[in-house]
Amino acid sequence: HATNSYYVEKLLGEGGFGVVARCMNVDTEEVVALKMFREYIDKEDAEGEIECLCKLKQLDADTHNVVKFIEHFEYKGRFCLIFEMLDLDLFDFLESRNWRPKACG
Ligand SMILES: Nc1ncnc2c1ncn2[C@@H]1O[C@H](COP(=O)(O)OP(=O)(O)OP(=O)(O)O)[C@@H](O)[C@H]1O
Repeated sequence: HATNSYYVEKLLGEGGFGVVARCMNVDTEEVVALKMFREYIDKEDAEGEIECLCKLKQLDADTHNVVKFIEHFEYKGRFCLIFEMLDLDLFDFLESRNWRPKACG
């Protein structure tokens, strides 16, 4: 059940499960990423994904380097997920470093 209203600003990209758009929380003006599942995605698959995200949400996103999952709701029968807005994907990050390896840990 949605507790917040979002204003859709721009389409960011598409993945296997759905489309992702940059949105603004109308009340707080926080900019977030909304992922809307495609119409044909099985309800069980969507619910499985949401269950995993709810488990991951119990970890601290910053120390575990996972994207912050904010909330989920259904809109016109389609599942929607709200995430923090990220500015770079892994491809762009690696490209910006000219594909140089990076020490981790
Ligand atoms: N949190 C985010 N912040 C900014 N952009 C995002 C965010 N999540 C996704 N995107 C953009 O939307 C595109 C599609 O994201 P999505 O998560 O659906 O991709 P995917 O991992 O390929 O898909 P799937 O997990 O459904 O197979 C990404 O390549 C990226 O450009």
